[in-house]
Amino acid sequence: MAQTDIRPRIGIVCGSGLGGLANLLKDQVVFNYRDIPNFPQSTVHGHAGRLVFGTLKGRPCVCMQGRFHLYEGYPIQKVSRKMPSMLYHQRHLILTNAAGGLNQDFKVGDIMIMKDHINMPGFAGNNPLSGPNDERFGTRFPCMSDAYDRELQQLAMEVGQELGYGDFLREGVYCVLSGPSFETIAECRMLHRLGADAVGMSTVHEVIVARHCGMRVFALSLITNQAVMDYDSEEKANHEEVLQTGKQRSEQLERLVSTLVTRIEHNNIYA
Ligand SMILES: O=P(O)(O)O[C@H]1O[C@H](CO)[C@@H](O)[C@H]1O
Ligand code: HPA
Repeated sequence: MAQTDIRPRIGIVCGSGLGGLANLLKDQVVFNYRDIPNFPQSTVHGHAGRLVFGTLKGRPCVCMQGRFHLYEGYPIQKVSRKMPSMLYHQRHLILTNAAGGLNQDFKVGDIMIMKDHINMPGFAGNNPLSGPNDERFGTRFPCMSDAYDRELQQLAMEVGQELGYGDFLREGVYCVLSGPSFETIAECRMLHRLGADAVGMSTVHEVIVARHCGMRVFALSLITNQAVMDYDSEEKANHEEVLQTGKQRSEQLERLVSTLVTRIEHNNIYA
């Protein structure tokens, strides 16, 4: 922070293949993760590993162009708790991810506003807040029933309608698994029955940490592939398809996020 004058009020985390969002920032000050002491490294294709400060339509922002996943071998606390030190002063956190569609009404290329999550690794004791609680950041037992800010969801829906995205803008529940293997057919069927609309390997641990320190959170999933739910299907989930869909929808997703950022300030959603 000593190396930039930019004091962002909005943090953005880019999902697989969605790092183009960071390139929208003007007057950039860029730090490679490898140059930040004790910082994890991005090891996944589609995650550049850069922390980008700048302004988005005049609003000061900081963007993680590359996130960390549990399957990269980092302890969950390291994956997510590096964020508070960087993002603590931001009021808002906007997250994007690539996800497999479980909801049969969803199509590849749909953008899903996350209204809730299912934290599967958390059921097995893998919660980023495990361990001693740092009271400077937040309470020992944070509430999660309000994890995804309803005002921001509503605003994003309005922005999406205005941009003409009505046909591919959805809302739903994201389920996180630890990966890196994609899901079996039986697992996809089970997750769908449990109420998940999309499945991925990220975001939720970041949301939990962000809520712990009182940020207002908004998250989007790009449905990059259909989860395979049928034993007759020839489809096979793969990261290339994920990145390819990201490329195809990146412009629209970037426009949605950048317009949302402008509106957050315009509507004075800073309480
Ligand atoms: O969640 P993001 O980082 O967007 O990436 C998603 O895409 C990768 C699988 O293709 C996994 O890392 C999954 O979590
Ligand atoms: N499963 C898990 N994670 C994913 C998927 C998927 O189908 N697509 C993108 N990330």
